[in-house]
Amino acid sequence: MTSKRPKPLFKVASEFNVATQSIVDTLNENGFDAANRPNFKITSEMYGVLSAEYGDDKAKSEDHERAREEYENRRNQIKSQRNESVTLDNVLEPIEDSMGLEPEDEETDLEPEDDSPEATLEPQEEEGQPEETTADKSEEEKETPAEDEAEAKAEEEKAKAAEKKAKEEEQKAKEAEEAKAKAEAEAKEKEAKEAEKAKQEAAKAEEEKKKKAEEEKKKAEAKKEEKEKAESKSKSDDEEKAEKKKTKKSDKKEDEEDDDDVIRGSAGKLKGTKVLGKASFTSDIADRKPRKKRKRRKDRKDDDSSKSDSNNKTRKRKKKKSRRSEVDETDVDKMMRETLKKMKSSKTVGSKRQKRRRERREEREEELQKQQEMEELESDIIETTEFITANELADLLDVGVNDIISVCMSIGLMITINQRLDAGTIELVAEEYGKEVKFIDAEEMDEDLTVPEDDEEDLEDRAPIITVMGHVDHGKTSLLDYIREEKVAAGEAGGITQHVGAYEVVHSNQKITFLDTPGHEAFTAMRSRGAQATDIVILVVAGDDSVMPQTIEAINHAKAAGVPIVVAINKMDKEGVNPDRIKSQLAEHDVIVEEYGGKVQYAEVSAHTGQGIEDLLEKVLIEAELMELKANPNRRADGVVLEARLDKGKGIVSNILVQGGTLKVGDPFVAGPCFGRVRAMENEHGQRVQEAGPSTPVQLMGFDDMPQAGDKLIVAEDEKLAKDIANERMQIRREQAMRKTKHMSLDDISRRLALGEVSELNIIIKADVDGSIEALSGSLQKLSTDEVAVNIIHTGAGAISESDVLLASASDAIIIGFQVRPTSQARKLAESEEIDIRLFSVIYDAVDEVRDALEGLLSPELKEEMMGVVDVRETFKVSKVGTIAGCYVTEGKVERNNPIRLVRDGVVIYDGEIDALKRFKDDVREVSSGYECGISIQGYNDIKVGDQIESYKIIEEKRTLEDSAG
Ligand SMILES: Nc1nc2c(ncn2[C@@H]2O[C@H](COP(=O)(O)OP(=O)(O)OP(=O)(O)O)[C@@H](O)[C@H]2O)c(=O)[nH]1
Repeated sequence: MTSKRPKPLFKVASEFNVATQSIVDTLNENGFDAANRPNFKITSEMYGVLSAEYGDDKAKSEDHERAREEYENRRNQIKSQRNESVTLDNVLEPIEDSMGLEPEDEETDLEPEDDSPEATLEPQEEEGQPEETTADKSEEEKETPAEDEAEAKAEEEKAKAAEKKAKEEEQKAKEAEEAKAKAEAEAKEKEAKEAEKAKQEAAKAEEEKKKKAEEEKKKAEAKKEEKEKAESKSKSDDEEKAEKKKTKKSDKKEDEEDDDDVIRGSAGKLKGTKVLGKASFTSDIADRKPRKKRKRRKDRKDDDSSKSDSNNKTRKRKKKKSRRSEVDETDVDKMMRETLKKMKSSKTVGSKRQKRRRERREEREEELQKQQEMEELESDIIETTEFITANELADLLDVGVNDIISVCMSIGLMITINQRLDAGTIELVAEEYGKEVKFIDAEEMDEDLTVPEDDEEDLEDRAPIITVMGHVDHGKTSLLDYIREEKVAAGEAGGITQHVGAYEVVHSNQKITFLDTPGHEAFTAMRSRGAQATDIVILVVAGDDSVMPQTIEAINHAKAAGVPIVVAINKMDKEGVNPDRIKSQLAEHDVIVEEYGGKVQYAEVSAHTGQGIEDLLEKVLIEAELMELKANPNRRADGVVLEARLDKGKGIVSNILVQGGTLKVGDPFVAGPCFGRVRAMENEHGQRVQEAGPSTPVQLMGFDDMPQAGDKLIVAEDEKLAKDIANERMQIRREQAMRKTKHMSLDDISRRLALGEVSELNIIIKADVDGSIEALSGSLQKLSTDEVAVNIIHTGAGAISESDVLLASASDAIIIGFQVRPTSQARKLAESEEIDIRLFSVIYDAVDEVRDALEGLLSPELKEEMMGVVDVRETFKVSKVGTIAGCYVTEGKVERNNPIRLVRDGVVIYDGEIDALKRFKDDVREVSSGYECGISIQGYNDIKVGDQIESYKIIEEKRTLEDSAG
């Protein structure tokens, strides 16, 4: 079959079943100028040369291809039989009733497909599965009575006939052919009757079909093989007759359609109908199948080239991935049904009811399939908290806990059923099952207790919440006191001032809420618990002093929280104040006031005289206005615990700042792991209130347990729910506290990476002198790469203080101390907050340690290492096992558990895993060079003599920062 049009190289290579390079070499040797490009055009002359060279190979390849296609046809036919058993029954039953004459139409439609593969099935394949053939006989006998008694008889007799004599079979074929012709003619006359019977039988058959679907498939396959056996025998006995038969059959087929007056057949003849189909296949295959061939080509990759192995493989795959194969099968079945439907509608009228029923079934299946697809999509992501047990993870992944344990073992982790897994492990295991993990906070898991989303139109303006920060003695308390006295106490004469942790002032008819605990301790304590309780920070700097360490800390705290700053230069009543110097010092720390071209507002004030305080409040309000602070007062309330204490008379009393919604007496609530019901509320003047709206501080009674400052309070729908959620949280907190390091530590970074939490390392540097700080921060900053950033969020000379720890806690930073030590309070706080403090005396040590940690941040690089090379010297085909390659290890060693590549003519043609590695008859773990071994490859059988098998290993290499930077 010399082609006239040029063909691309890759096609010709696959036609001749040789490597493209071999083709190119052959062409070049024969005087052509060929290039090894997939689309290089092979002209007809070239093709001629190649045919001469590789003709034999091609013939083999074609045989092989044909055999494969036959197998596919057969398989599809079996599927269609299984799915269309209703139709078949409808057809076959009437045959029994009326001596096999009615259902001719349908038989004619089905048989070519049904039987065609049998006719050409090669002996090779039969040899592949001899055991099944015998086993199937009995199975078939069981099946037939349920399906169709007539067919059972026919099958029995046919089997006997096949065993007795092949020629007899041939004779039957002829007779059956005639019978079929008659049947077709008869079928046209009796269609209505047939349809009625078919309908009755269909119901029965459908039920049976479901039960036996799986069995049928096997049986049908075996049946075919049996037929093939018989057929091949008959062929070998009398090939000429077979040829004649084919010609006859095709002639007859044409006649059948025109000729209604056909001779009636007998039951005996009917049995031969099956054989008739075989005959039709060979004559028709070339003309009738090309379109189907192409259609199925896409499945080719999945199928083994060896037919007998395909059977094994398909079954194997079904067991393993039943879900996926179900979907594939549905597709195939659907296509088959459509084809059959078309065939029928073009040739016969068919039963309308059958059609409708089929349509309905198809619709149902389609719906089911869509549903399955949706489920699959949704189930690709699992949501969980960290530290779930192996058992819980197994439930989430819908697999057995033993599978989880063995996956962990494969990555070198020995775990137990109830062991809690960290984020990295959960992610790894989930990945094995093709799932993504979304880690969520334990408190987020309480779906019943989320703060409701507010609609834009429900939002109303709320008062800004202000914190005053600054260096010691710069006048924070004085300023707060002044404002409080002027704006609160004075305004509410007679009220008993109550400490509620915050108070409201009114300026220009607008409310402002001040948190009355000055300093960043309170500020960061809130923030470290996730409660962003401040909208604006007032940074107090004494005008007669300068920017001091705590001023800088305050700036860093505010920046880390993303809270805008309003600067108040205090003590302006004093002499010798120099606000300009302070402004320029602040500018050095990125706090650039408007006057200097920045955005930060500032006011010159005196807490003693009250000078500039109005101006300061005005500017705070402007800032607040810019922020458009809004809240919805008409929903379940949420807020934050400012502080809590035990009062002798009142029990647990907690100061709460309501942030959204309106808190009412009687509301059940949850705050962190505590819960309760609002028994009573008091405002800052000690007055009982029934409700508190957004930005309102209140003193609340009704807690079951002591909450912590910074715990978020949310009103629940009922007390029971609040109690359940609080208990659950308490448990999770306890469990997590046992294992989880709360904050960033150098050793913990890789785990956090798995959680998707970090791509940068925040560092606070404390050193003995400024020179050391500069040297250290310069060296550490240089470690930043595109993948990992080093952020020096705060530096300072002197001991590591509590506020350093709080800043580290709020910013998830580590603290590096150079020639300094933490104060005892800072050490305690660091212990309770789990802040990583690293102390060094040599700068290089510090740099090395941080570099190591950062390298932990980088994902390990996967490298491939060649382990051994094996030559394939012989191949053996073993039934049920597939192809076993008789090999010789030429280099290194081959290990059973390492992946392999099959290389043919220098081209990798398969990448997979070893199924079995044997020395003589024993399974072995590895074979070294110079030894022979037997290798079978998982899911691949097309191993040829002369192939090479490469054994390799994937190794994870810890990446260095240089790799990442380069
Ligand atoms: N002349 C003058 N003195 C002030 C002013 N504000 C505060 N002071 C004085 O500065 C000193 C410290 O004031 P505080 O308000 O205690 O300062 P602080 O920032 O709260 O101090 P800590 O609470 O220790 O952080 C007190 O003696 C105040 O009287 C002011 O505007 N003018």
